[in-house]
Parts: sequence; C-alpha cells; structure tokens
Amino acid sequence: MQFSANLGFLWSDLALPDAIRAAAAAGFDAVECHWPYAHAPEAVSAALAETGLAMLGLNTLRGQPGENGLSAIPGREAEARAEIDRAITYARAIGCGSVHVMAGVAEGPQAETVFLANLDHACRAAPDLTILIEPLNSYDAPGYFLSRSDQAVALIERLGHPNLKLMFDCYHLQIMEGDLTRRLTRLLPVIGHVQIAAVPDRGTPDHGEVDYRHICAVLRDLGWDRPLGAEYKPVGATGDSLGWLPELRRI
Ligand SMILES: O=C(O)[C@@H](O)C(=O)CO
Ligand SMILES: [Mg+2]
Repeated sequence: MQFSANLGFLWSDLALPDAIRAAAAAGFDAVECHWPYAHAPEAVSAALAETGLAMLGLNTLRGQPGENGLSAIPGREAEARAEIDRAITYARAIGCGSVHVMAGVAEGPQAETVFLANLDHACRAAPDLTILIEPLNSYDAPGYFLSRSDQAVALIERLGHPNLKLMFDCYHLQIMEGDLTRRLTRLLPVIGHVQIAAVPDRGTPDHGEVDYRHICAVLRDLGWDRPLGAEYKPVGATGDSLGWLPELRRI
C-alpha cells in the first residue's frame, strides 16, 4: 500500500514546501494538504518537482473558526464560488488532482440545494479535476452539513458528474457509521480518495478501534492502487510518529 502525507497535520510546523521535502525524505509516496493558500504556488510546485511527489488534494477555504467552508450556506453563494474557483486555479497551478469542496455548517433542504448548485459549478468548472465531498464526524465538526456517507452518495448520484467523488475518511466514517469493510466495498465506485487515522484519538493508524492492516488488505484486494491519506495528528514530532508506515507499506 502507498501513503500520502497529509501536510495539514503532518509536519504542520514547517512551511508547506519544507513539509513536502520532509514527507519525501520520510518515504511517503505522495502528499496532500488542507489550505495551501498562504504559500506561492511556484514554491509548492518547486518542492513537488524537486521531490518527485504529487500533491493529491487540497481544500476550499475553511473560513472563520468553526465554519468549515461555505458551499452549503444559503446567501453566500458568490463567496463560495470564488473560493471554489480559487481552489481550482491553485490546484491546476501545482498539478494537484483533486479539490475537496467544504460544505460548512448548515442543514435542511435549502442548504442542500445550495450545496448541489455549488458542486455543479465546481464539477463543470474543473472537468480535469476530481471534486471531493467528505462526511465529517459530528463530534469534531458539529453541525457540518455533510456527516454521513449515504448523504454524500445521494448528492453524487443526483448530480451525475463523473468527476464528483466521495472522500472516504475512515476516521470520520468509523465514528459515524462503522462497518468499514462493507462500506468501502460497496462504495468503491464513488470513492475518490481514502484517508486514515486512529479512532477515536485521531492519532497514528496503529491503535484504537480500527485495524488498518485489515483495511489496507481489503483495499488491496479490491484493487485500490492509489495512496491512502495519512491524516492523523502526531503527538510530538511527525518524524517520531512513523513507526506504523513500514508494516502498512508491505501490504
Ligand atoms: O478530515 C478532515 O478533517 C479533512 O480531510 C478535511 O479536509 C477537513 O478539515
Ligand atoms: Mg479527512
């Protein structure tokens, strides 16, 4: 199995270009990030070129603390689309293949209509990219519009864009729904990216409720051949948190 270092959490003490270099030196196969916008795309591209790593994904802007995006919030469509367009432009500038469109704190039919329209905009604006939506667990992200995989799949099916996919974050979905083996198997055709972390502490993927040796073997047997996003919160230095990597890489 291959792994992508999520630089939102790993080496988050370093500037993004240096975090990319650190991930390469530690043996990761790819990187992904949350919000790269404080860094010039040229500097990020240079670090990617130097290391040979691909940036797999980035997010639309989170907004104010607790907002977690804007794309399902009625009345803020213009801001949401500007952020989607900015994310697409940034992704293209660094050769990044996917953009996670963050929904924000909202609920109800009007929020759904707004989210669908903004996702439609994103998918049409970037047929060359994968547009991801990600259910977040309700403990970490109370009130976030998207919290369950069936809700995400319904939106994906409603829009019918081939470039709209599910970000299957095993951490969030184990907390909300469990049954990860069957869920991964059933949802495989709509999954665009998979992320991992221990449950419930969001630490290294080598302890807690989920046995990632099993999850990696399931994904391998399903033919999954893309890097899994290591999106966990290291305790202490990231370089000291990588004991899990060799064993999972052998799967
Ligand atoms: O799981 C998460 O929190 C992330 O994948 C994300 O993009 C939202 O911060
Ligand atoms: Mg995630």
